[in-house]
Amino acid sequence: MKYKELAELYRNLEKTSSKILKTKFVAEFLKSVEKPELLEIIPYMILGKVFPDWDERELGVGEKLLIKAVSMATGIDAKEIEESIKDTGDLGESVALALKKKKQKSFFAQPLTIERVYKTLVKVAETSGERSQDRKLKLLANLFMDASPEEGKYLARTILATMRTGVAEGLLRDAISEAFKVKVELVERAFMLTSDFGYVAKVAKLEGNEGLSKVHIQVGKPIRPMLAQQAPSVKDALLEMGGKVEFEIKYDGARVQVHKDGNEVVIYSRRLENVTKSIPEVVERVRKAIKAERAIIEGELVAIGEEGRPKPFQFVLRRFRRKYNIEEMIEKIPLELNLFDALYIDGEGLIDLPLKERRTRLESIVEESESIKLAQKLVTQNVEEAERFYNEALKMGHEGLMAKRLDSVYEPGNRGKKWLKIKPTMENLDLVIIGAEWGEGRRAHVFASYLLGAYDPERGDFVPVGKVGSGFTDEDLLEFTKMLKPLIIKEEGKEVVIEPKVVVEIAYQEIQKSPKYESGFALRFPRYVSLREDKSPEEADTIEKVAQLYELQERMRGK
Ligand SMILES: Nc1ncnc2c1ncn2[C@@H]1O[C@H](COP(=O)(O)OP(=O)(O)OP(=O)(O)O)[C@@H](O)[C@H]1O
Repeated sequence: MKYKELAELYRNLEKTSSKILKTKFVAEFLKSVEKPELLEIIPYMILGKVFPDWDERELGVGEKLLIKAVSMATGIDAKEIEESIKDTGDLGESVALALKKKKQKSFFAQPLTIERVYKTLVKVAETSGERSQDRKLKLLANLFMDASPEEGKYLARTILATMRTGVAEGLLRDAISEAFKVKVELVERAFMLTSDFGYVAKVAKLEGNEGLSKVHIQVGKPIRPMLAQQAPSVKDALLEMGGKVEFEIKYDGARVQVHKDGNEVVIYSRRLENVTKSIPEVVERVRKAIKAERAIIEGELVAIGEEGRPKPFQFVLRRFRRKYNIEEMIEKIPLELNLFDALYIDGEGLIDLPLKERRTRLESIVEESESIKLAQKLVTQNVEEAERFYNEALKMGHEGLMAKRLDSVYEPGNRGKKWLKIKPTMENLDLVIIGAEWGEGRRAHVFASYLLGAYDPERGDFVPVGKVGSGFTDEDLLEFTKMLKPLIIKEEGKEVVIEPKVVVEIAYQEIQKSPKYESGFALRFPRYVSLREDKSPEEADTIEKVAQLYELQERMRGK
């Protein structure tokens, strides 16, 4: 299939902001794909990616190398292309301009196909070792040599992961449903179970509703994690659930999903990114501790400080980010894994079993040690007993408790009331930076305040809920300015509109009802706490969550 057709789709998507139209364009395109194998990769290409996030492969191509490749393909000096980027403010546009001006015309140009683009990019990702940059350069230059200006523009954006077509997962889900006349709930379910839109699109095309309803979890494909809502207190959680409840310590770390297949162990983060290589000691221990041939289990990875006390979750994220000198980090930031769920064991999917049964199965395959433990639990319906457990958890330095219904099945991707979390403070919000304002005086060269948006899944958009300017060090402000500058969409006076990409954790004194923002809510005294690199913008807190927290705040006040 010609890459030109995909480029046309990108162009159409860029031209409209209407979600309905975008969905229609994507659906029509998916329908036009004849080869089912191609459908496995196209959904990701539409999202502007080469691989799903959970795939460990990365292109490893920066702006510099890309410009070099375009320079090689066009005969135009790299400096000239760099200058042009300063003018257009958009690398994609500049690549298109360069291709238009191309000095050497190649007489043997082969029209680009999607297959060729994909295969070449896979090769680029798999090129490593000596002189790998040179080899990547050649592979890319060959692609650009055969690309039309428009193709080059989108190719460049795909390679640098800067595609802005406004297609998010929800839209893709709807488009698959529309293209193959299958039920949207079944597409959603299959995606929650496998996180693989390529696979889901292929099943939808070949096997329709029936095939989709038979999709199962698979070792090697991460499942969307089940999530929790906050309860005001232990007592409220007991009242909400009725009867006996499983309370577990809420560890303050990073959630991981462990997939074991024989000797092979793959570990995914909360965002379902493959973090296996960054934590080799955990992989080794899991291999020994899990007494099942094949399994998918979940737990919280905690950084351990002095006297075995937990350290804040940012320490675990530092471990995930580290690519070199990992041995040193194993010493510096020791980790402990606290397991709390089993989703699959030796050929049997467990998500439709009640929690109680899943926990028993988990216990039957885990050999506990210093660094691999079962999450501490207490099953009770007694308020005092549960409160004692809660206070002990806090004293030990944990975040609070989780309360889980004993009869609850595992609902991938759902934030319902079957799991509740209880912690002493109103929880912070994870919001997306959607705008910023240049500072004054000493801070004139940095953004001094940031407009925050909550996610609206219906519209696939972000709705403002406040502006934050405190909690940042000078260093933070510099970092954020550097990070956000390439994401500027529009500049008006001192204010800029920012492409929603960066998620931050925000503390606040209270949530107020306010007409100031379209959301109807505004944060009072918001304060920056941390950068949530582990969350994608679609995983930021929703406008519904802000409303729920407002209710929760009012209920906590009523006590
Ligand atoms: N025993 C446990 N059972 C389930 N989750 C736990 C447990 N201990 C710690 N956690 C963590 O708490 C989170 C549950 O809260 P929630 O569903 O709101 O996730 P979240 O959106 O990542 O929020 P948070 O910022 O509170 O971690 C899990 O994602 C997991 O990382």
